[in-house]
Amino acid sequence: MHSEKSMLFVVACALIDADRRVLIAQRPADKNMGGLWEFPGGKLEAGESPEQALIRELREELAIDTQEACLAPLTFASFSYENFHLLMPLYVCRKWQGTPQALEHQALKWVRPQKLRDYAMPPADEPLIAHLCDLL
Ligand SMILES: Nc1nc2c([nH]c(=O)n2[C@H]2C[C@H](O)[C@@H](COP(=O)(O)OP(=O)(O)OP(=O)(O)O)O2)c(=O)[nH]1
Repeated sequence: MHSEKSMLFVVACALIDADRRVLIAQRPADKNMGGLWEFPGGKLEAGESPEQALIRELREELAIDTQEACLAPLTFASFSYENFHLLMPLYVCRKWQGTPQALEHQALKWVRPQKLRDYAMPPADEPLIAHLCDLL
């Protein structure tokens, strides 16, 4: 059946540390899906490429700097929420400058990929976990 749902394009990133752990960030309580753990990232601003948007979001949300060459595409999420359809490429990044800080999230956590299922994540993210387990 034809749907009038709008498409929302969001870029996200799995930061991976030297111990092969992945950084997840807890969404603010007052937002849509508040309290759930997500991969850092967000919506594109006008004129941005996905990679530029991700570099900006990582700076705004985590106070870290990275470069386009350090962002590798891994997979993507395609998921129909009630009010929009989310299309979200997931990049991995292993090299950045600075130490991640929770500037916009409630909390940050470094988690082994096999433990990601212990954290409540948005439903769109669930299929991404297996890709990270395979990679790491
Ligand atoms: N960053 C991120 N967003 C995700 C993930 N999974 C998932 O369903 N989303 C959804 C939640 C939001 O609806 C949207 C991301 O939008 P956003 O973070 O830029 O915006 P937001 O909802 O926090 O609100 P706002 O900035 O419009 O105030 O994508 C994920 O792993 N990371």
